[in-house]
Amino acid sequence: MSDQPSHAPYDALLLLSFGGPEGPDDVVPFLENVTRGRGIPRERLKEVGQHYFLFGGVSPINDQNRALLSALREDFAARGVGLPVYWGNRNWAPYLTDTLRQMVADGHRRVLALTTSAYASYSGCRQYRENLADALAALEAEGLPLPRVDKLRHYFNHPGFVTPMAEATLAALGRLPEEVRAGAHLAFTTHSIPTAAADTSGPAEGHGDGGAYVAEHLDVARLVAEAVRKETGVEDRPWRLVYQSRSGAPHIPWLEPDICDHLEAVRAEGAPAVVMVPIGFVSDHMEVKYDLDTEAAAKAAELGLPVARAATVGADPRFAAAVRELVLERAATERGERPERCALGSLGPSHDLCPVGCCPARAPRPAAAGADSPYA
Ligand SMILES: CC1=C(CCC(=O)O)c2cc3nc(cc4[nH]c(cc5[nH]c(cc1n2)c(C)c5CCC(=O)O)c(CCC(=O)O)c4C)C(CCC(=O)O)=C3C
Ligand SMILES: [Fe+2]
Repeated sequence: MSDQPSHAPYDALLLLSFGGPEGPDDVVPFLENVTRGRGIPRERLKEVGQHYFLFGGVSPINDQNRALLSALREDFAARGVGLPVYWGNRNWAPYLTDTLRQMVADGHRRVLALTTSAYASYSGCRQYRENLADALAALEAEGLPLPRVDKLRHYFNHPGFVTPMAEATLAALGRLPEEVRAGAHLAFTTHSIPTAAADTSGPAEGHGDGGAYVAEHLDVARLVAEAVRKETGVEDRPWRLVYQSRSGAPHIPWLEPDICDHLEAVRAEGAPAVVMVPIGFVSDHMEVKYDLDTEAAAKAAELGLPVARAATVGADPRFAAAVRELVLERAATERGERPERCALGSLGPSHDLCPVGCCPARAPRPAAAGADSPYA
């Protein structure tokens, strides 16, 4: 028997994220990177630039990724998993292509990628796979040896993601005035996307109303609502999945209702308070700090509606441990073993390899780490 490490055949983990500006001079070039070719109205861009300037031109996402990197390295070291962890982004330094080039220079040829998006969708999955294909094409053009890159399965229903989120929801409830806690509604939020993108999210056989994107979020919302019911004993607490951060032109349908409209509606129905639970996000980045903590909080204040916002998983050690489990699970699968595939809820563990037709792009482009990858 060979004594191969449990992470074989992988030799490195890549944390693949969105990226964000680190100072005022970065804001406009960052937004140009994000929106290149995506047809976002100029007015919206100006407005979003203001969100970043309000925070000194610094997105919280980079420090959050640094914290997650540290948590992953600590967890791996404590468990004897000798897999180095790298970090690269889609839209800002450290850029994915530079990171992948460094990984190749360091001798890595079999890379597993963890994205900071837990769910299926074009923006949260295939677009990262397109970024990987672009980076591989750049290395190929430089005559470098190409690593094989795989992507970890979606982790929205892993207990290491759901349990901290449920705990954070209870903590947020605890921050509301005592007299409104029992009656407080839960508003689970995620990024709005065009309904056409939602309907085609996930594998082709699941396409239809809301697709995998909405189904996956509803499963997590149900799990968290159920955990809160068990802990608080409140049987009929109203909850709903709502959306935030819409950015497209008004004539294109995006997922609704928006969190601010939802706050208004439940206020009118007599809700005494709302806990906003950003299940769609992995860290308290700008979409959370501005769109919820600033904009939606101001809306709630105007309505005289007490609100609290639950923390995202961030660098929670349970999330880092979940990533380790998922890495070891995938490694075992790649070695031909049949590891246990942990998942809560009704959907079961997500696929390891995105099939052809999964989360299609409007304009087809090469995407790596899926069944339709032009790379090995
Ligand atoms: C599903 C989804 C996630 C969750 C999954 C994931 O995390 O990947 C996400 C995350 C994020 N989105 C972010 C920022 C932005 N997203 C934009 C635009 C868009 N997002 C979309 C979707 C998503 N976005 C879509 C369909 C667009 C329209 C244009 C397009 O089709 O591409 C724009 C352009 C301006 C605007 O808002 O209009 C910005 C600045 C940041 C960084 C925050 C920070 O700096 O802390 C993060 C983590
Ligand atoms: Fe976004």
